[in-house]
Amino acid sequence: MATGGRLIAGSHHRNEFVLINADDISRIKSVRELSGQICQICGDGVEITVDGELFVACNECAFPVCRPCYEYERREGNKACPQCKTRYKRIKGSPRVEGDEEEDDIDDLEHEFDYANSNTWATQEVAGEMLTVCLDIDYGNHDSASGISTCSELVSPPFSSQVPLLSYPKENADLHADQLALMVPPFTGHRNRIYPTPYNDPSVSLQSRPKVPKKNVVVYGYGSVAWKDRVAEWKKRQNEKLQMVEHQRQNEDGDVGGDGPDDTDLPVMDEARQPLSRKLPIPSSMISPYRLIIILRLMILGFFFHYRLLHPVHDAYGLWVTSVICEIWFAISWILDQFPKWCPVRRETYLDRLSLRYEKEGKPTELASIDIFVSTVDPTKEPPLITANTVLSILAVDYPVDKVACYVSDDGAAMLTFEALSETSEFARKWVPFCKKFSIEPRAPEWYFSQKIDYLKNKVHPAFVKHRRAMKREYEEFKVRINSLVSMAQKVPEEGWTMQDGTPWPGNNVRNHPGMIQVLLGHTGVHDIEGNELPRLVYVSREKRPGFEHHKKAGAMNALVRVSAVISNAPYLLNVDCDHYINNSKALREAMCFMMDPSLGKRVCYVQFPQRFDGIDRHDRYSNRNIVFFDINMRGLDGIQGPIYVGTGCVFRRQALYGYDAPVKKKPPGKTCNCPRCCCLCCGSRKGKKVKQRDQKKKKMKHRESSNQIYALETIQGGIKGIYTEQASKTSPDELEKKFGQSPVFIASTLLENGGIPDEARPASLLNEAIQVISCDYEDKTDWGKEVGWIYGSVTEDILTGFKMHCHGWRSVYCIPKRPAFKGSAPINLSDRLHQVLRWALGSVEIFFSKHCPVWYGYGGGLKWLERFSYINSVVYPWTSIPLIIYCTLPAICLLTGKFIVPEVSPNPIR
Ligand SMILES: O=c1ccn([C@@H]2O[C@H](COP(=O)(O)OP(=O)(O)O[C@H]3O[C@H](CO)[C@@H](O)[C@H](O)[C@H]3O)[C@@H](O)[C@H]2O)c(=O)[nH]1
Ligand SMILES: [Mn+2]
Ligand SMILES: [Zn+2]
Ligand SMILES: [Zn+2]
Repeated sequence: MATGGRLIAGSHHRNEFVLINADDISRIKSVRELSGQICQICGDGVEITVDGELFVACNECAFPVCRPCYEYERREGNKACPQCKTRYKRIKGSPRVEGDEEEDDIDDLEHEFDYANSNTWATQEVAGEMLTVCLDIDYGNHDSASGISTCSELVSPPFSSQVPLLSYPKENADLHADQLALMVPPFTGHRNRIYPTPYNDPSVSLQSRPKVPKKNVVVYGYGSVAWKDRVAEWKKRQNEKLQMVEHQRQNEDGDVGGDGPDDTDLPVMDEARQPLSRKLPIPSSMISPYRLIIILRLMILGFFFHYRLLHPVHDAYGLWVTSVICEIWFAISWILDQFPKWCPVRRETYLDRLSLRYEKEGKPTELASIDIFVSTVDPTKEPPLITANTVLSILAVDYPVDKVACYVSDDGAAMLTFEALSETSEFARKWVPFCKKFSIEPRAPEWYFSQKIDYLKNKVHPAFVKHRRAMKREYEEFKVRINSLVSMAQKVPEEGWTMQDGTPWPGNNVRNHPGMIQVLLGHTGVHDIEGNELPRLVYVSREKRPGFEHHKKAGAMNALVRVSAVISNAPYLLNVDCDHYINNSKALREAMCFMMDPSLGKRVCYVQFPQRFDGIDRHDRYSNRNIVFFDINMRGLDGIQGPIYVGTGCVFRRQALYGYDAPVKKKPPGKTCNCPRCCCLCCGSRKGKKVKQRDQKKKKMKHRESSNQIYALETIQGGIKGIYTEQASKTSPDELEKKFGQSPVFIASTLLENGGIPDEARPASLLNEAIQVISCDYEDKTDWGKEVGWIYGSVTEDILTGFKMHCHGWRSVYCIPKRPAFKGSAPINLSDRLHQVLRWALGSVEIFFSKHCPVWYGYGGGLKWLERFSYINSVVYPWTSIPLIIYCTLPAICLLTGKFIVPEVSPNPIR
């Protein structure tokens, strides 16, 4: 083996490889002479060059940086001096990087090669053959949906005529970090690879390095008194600023308050009893002019129609009728769009109070458990590396590990997804402790490493710098493994995939395969490299059989709801698309500030976070950001009954997904609704009556069902102890079975309001039950998809699902943390975007024609009428295209016929 099983990284300079292994670095150190000056990035000593001079990375300010740090920064970091931000120039003896100017004075052996291609390549020995894999994520197959490219190209080196024999996936067990040699070989193109370079002894290569020419360096930077003073001054200013901000915040809290006593003076115990979130009304100076304009427009609209309707055009009656109908439609859709924006709200969360209340020192945490769902289908369209990043960001989330379980639904039953996930679970053992130790953000490695760090600004600790670099290397190796899995999966063998133990992969037929569940992490004795527990990670692929409708994402989600109920049964669920990673590690805590609030939490069915995207061009040419929707409409809805569910980045209350009504509100005396300052525009004047009717109905139901209640729970297998939900316990076992299907374990789990699994349950039997609940006929003749779980009947299942909950009287909450909670990839090419928009529009049309159409459905329930407006708007908007087309053709018709849609002013009015 040419590389001796050691990691080497370096440039295309054939004989200049820089060692990056920890023990190799220490070996270099023993060779190098140190100057006594300390590198301000990593804390190591700065070396003396061969000429006996101090190594100086920046000729402008001489900020002390050692050679490894300098080379790393030039290669993968900021490429500039951390202090004066001057772009690092190439110093003789250091490898060339992309963007270097051609310098005449440096004679290079490699000048004949083309340096334009600076992709990082990894070579590894697999089954006695050398393999080279591109490491760069931005090369190779460009994935249009996510905007992220993954390189899956496997290049066979020219020195071997045969392509390495890889019987996938057996060999992937051999892909180990310590066998990888990372290097940037000289390339003239992607495939024309130059013979790999033999491993160089570091001491030899260091000694044979060309001498650095003497340069006149003025050392006035670090070490001089002036610099020290500057740092001291800067620190003082920072501290002052911090104090001022703190002070201001406290003052503001006191002033705006109104929701309780001034909390700054209260002792800690009382702080814990304060509300966990606060609603901030938009100041009336901002909202009043806006409302005024709405009213003004409404009046103008009134006058306009008054004129239009009373002045028909007699000689072009058809034209007039058509145009007036179109105009009426536009007016209606404007009203549907405007009025739900009437009273927008903002919200503020108090994570410290949440922690004070539920994470008391010396006691086990009382934060509630959350099951997190990730859905994925086709690994060719949704690259496994993206899914892996999402999963990693979930596993590393800032929440007690035993309270988090991650379920990945693979609707494509792809062995690639499975293999990538097990690779991910292995990498998570290193990644998770790193994230938690250094509190980094975001915790998806791809995006974390793509951001540059400023060594001076955030007072980066030298130990961190080293860990970060080592981690980055680990991640690159992980990427190599994932990318080679991807490339090996390109060509399906004739007999289908085979697993490591020789048995065929059960999912070889995507449309006809059994259910699969594999627990990859958690409660199995697998700990991270520091010995800490990891969250649970479960791979799930539901059963698919021909003749059974699978209901796309909604079906996948419902399968996960059941599996998770059997395995961990957390009272809260979070669902994300596979390309939506957690960008703010505190996102779960943000949601808990609403869900676990003792006073208002009980009525919240979900907390929706806005969808934010990476990699959208500055002008957002395909309108991926949807700013009006996410920053105006949704805030407006939050002031009524809550935002609509958008399909991802949403934390649910499990009970709300089971199709129950919201708990009945305790009303303040003398009021018909619970709005803080009720203008009763949001609740409707007839609401009081409705609520009374509903309550009466409920009372009747209660009476009828009370007799069933007695034996309801006794018959349920196992007889689970716990707190039973009020409504579930009113239902007879037969009804429960009709509603939820025939799994006794699942039904029993639905009765536990606070979730959890009975102690006596054995994991093996639970897994057995879990397989039952993902079988394709489980939902037959049940309420799944009709009343329970994600609702079927539309490709935009999200609108329906949220709508049903609002009809049951629940409220949802819109949460916009300062640091975006989730980030995803949006389609960044026109055809993908058009397909998406078309799909959404068709989904709305499907809902329009279904029984769940918000125009007719759910009267007498808990849906507020302005909320209904918004739902109506979201299902009728595609129809606007018809009057729009007609209205646009009118001018042409007028031109051709010489008639007009308004009566002509009499040519001779005065006689
Ligand atoms: O049979 C299927 C089809 C899709 N999905 C998953 O559903 C999600 C969304 O599908 P995608 O094709 O990416 O649709 P988009 O239009 O990009 O998604 C937006 O619109 C969807 C429909 O409104 C919502 O469900 C999504 O959350 C929202 O991000 C992805 O995670 C898929 O893996 C499945 O699990 N099974
Ligand atoms: Mn998507
Ligand atoms: Zn250094
Ligand atoms: Zn500098």
